[in-house]
Parts: sequence; C-alpha cells; structure tokens
Amino acid sequence: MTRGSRAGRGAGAPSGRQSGPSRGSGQGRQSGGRRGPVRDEARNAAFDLLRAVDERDAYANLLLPTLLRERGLSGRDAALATELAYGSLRGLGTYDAIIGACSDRPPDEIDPPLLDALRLGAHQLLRTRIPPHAAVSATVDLVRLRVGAGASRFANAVLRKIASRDHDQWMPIVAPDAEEDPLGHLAVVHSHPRWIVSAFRDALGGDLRETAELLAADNERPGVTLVAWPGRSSVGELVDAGAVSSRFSPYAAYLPEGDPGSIQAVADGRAAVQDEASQLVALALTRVPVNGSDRAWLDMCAGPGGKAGLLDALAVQEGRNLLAADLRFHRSRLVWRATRRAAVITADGTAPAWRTGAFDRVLVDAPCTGLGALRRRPESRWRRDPASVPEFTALQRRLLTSALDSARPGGVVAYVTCSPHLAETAAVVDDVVRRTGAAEVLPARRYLDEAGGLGDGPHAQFWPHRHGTDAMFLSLLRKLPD
Ligand SMILES: C[S@@+](CC[C@H](N)C(=O)[O-])C[C@H]1O[C@@H](n2cnc3c(N)ncnc32)[C@H](O)[C@@H]1O
Repeated sequence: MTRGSRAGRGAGAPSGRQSGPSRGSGQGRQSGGRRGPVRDEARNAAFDLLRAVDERDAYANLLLPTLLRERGLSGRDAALATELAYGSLRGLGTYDAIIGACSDRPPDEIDPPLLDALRLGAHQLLRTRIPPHAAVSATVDLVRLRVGAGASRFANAVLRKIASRDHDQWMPIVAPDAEEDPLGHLAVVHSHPRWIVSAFRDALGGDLRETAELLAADNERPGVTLVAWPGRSSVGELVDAGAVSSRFSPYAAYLPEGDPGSIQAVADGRAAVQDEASQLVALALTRVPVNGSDRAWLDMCAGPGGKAGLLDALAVQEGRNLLAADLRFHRSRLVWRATRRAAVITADGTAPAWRTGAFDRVLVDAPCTGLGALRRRPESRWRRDPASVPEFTALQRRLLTSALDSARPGGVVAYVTCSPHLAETAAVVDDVVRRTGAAEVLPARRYLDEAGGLGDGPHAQFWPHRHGTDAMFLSLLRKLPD
C-alpha cells in the first residue's frame, strides 16, 4: 500500500454535499456531487474520549458522562458514542495488530490522534453492524476534520484494507498460531496484554479454554447490579421498580435497562449500585460464627464505601458497631456518604489508629491491580503494569498482617481483592499465615452457599464468565490465640 495515494474521500461514501452536524451511524446521507467532511457528534465525542485517555490518563467511565452531557448527546447518539469509545479501548490490542498489517508503519509510529481515529474505524468495521462504507467515510471525515487532509488519505487507505476482511478472517493473519504460542494467540484474539492472559491462565489452573471464556467475558459490558441495603429497602422494592431478582446475593437485583438513579430507593440512598460478588464477600464475613463477643467490626480499606454500605446496614440490624477507615480523606468522605451509623475515619491501616485485638470481624479489601474488574474500565488493561504487582503485594501483606493484629483471638478476618492474580490472592494469604502463624484459613466457600464454581481450595474466587460478577477473591481467616 502506498501511503497517501488514495483519494481523501471516504471509500464508498455517497458524494453529496451536506452541511451541519450528522448524527447516528453515518447512514442516510444525500447522494449527488462532491461533499465536504461531515461533522458527526457521536464520533467526535468518542474520539475526544480516546484522546483524553491517551493524553491525560483520563478514566473513560468517569469522563464519558460529562462529555455526553456537554455535547448534548442522548439516546441513540449517546449509545453510539459509548459503544465506539468503549469498544475501541477494549479492542485496541486486536485493532492495532490489524492496523499494523494494513499500514506501511507500525502503530506506535502512527501519530496518536490518527491512530485513535483508526481504532474507532476498525471497531466500526469489525465489531458493529454499521455498513462498511459508512464506517469508512465517517472515520475519514473525522480524520480530515480533526487531524488533517493528508492524514485522511492515509486513513482511507488503511480502513479500506481493514474492511476487506471481517474480524475472524483477520485473526489467522495477525494472531500468533494457537499451538505455537497460545498466550500470544489469546492476547491478540481477545485484546488483552499478554501478561494478563498469563496471570488469568495461572489463576484458572492452566485451562486455556476457560481462559478464553474469561477474556471474552472481559470484553462484554457488565450489567448493572443493585444492592438493597437491608432494613432500608428490599429486593422486592427494586423488582417493583423494574429490576430483576438476582442469582446469588439475597440483597441483589439486576437492572436490565435505565438509569439506576431513577429508582426511588437508589435516589433516596436506601439502595445502591454494587457488584454481586462484592456483596457476597462482605456478607460471608458476617456469616462466620465467632465464639464470644461480636460487637466490633472494622472495614480497614473502606473507600469508596461499597462494602461498608452493606456492612453498615447489617451492623445496624444486628446491633454491631462498624468502624470504616481509608487512607485517603476524599475516599473516607465517600464512605461517610455510603453509610448511616458507621464511624468513619481517615487512617493508615498499616499503622493502625486503633487498639490491637479490638475487633471481632475485620474486612481488608486491599488495593490491588484491579484485574478482576477489567469489564468496567475499558482502558485499564492497557494501563496496568506488571511491575506494579510486587508493589501491590507488598502493601497487601502489610495490610493483612495489620488486619490480623486488629482482630481479637477467635475473631475473623476477610481478605478480599478485586483481582484473581495468584500473587495478590492465595500467595499473599499463604505468606502472611506462614510468617505470622497468627491465623488458620477457613473454608470460605462454606459461607457462600448460593454460588458454585468458586474453586477447589479453601478460598473463594468469583469470575465474570462463571458468575457474571467481577473476579473477586475472598479468603477467610480465624485469628489464633497468641
Ligand atoms: C479496593 S479499594 C476498597 C474498596 C471498598 N472496600 C469498597 O467496597 O468500596 C482499596 C482502598 O484501600 C485504600 N487504601 C490504600 N492504602 C491503604 C492503607 N494503607 N490503609 C487504609 N486504606 C488504604 C484506598 O484508598 C482504597 O480506597
């Protein structure tokens, strides 16, 4: 392919001149004579989101609602902008491999704004039902308006080449052979960094077929799950408001469509959005029998307050006292908002502000790589760095050690991560238990009767492809006498 040798106009695009914004999929344009580039607000918003993620390390899920509001996008336009932006960010690994095969330079030598536009185009061509001619012409228009005329000719040539095959036809061309390099194959086909594929494969006991299912599940948008805080609202109330009963948690309901904020119980602060596995791991901590006192509960890494919200509601019902702490003041403020009666403090869990052995139950929901929640943050898989794993595991060990110090003998500690990476899960627990000799590991699955498929060992591991939840890990530990 000769770069810049093709006409700047979109391949197959009707050539009618059209002024003013065009919204939607780019279909239905006028035909006739030559036309200038058409500004498409949904694609522009998606492009701006990708640029913000690249240039400012923006979080797509946090910025997108603001961007849509500022641009006045709603309904189908908002849905299109969201699909294009999220799909392009998730699929970036696959799309870059294909763009590289269709270009005379590797993706990392393509001007970043142009590369982002090509990713948007590749997503439309390979993963949506937008007609190829519309996907190409709308993307070329975007490039011409936002990057430049020369770049639009290059984009046109690359996109036409991408459009010559569908996703499955591209895979044997761009992905390593599945027999020779299974991890490399899965990484390209399912658009994940190789080190994450490797970590998932290890956590799934080496099962490559199941690893592929997990990777595919990571590329789906997660549904919305609500929690009805006990004593404040009920699943029945959520169901009456349009939600659907859940599979596992007695406090969960799924919201098939619509804005959670439009549900009265959520608007009133009596219910909230919360992943079902998050509910169950917090619940499991409260289910373990303890001999003697059961008054004082601690949530040591509580921000932004998802699990603290549920623990607070349960503590109120059962007459317990919950202390919720977080290292960061702004996170503690969120916890304060999510709870009614809990005492909330800003404190470093590794240097506790509380007395040793003061608590009957302790939750340590440790900071982690977040590899279990990749569905929620479309760009996060590319931001995570394997070099961060040892930093997290060092902190996780200190926090778990401190959580055991904070529990009284006979008390219970729940160690939770939103990552299935073995270095952050079983390895941390094994190491701390061996080093301190302060705890025995309990069979966590016994306290999660609702859900199967949580693994074979003493710990419990939820999975997106098995449970439709985040990949949440739980280990339950009983503090031994000194
Ligand atoms: C995985 S998040 C907790 C999520 C929370 N439990 C929930 O369900 O919403 C980890 C939290 O630990 C906090 N954190 C990090 N280091 C900490 C420390 N040394 N002591 C206490 N909290 C810490 C972070 O600020 C972050 O809010």
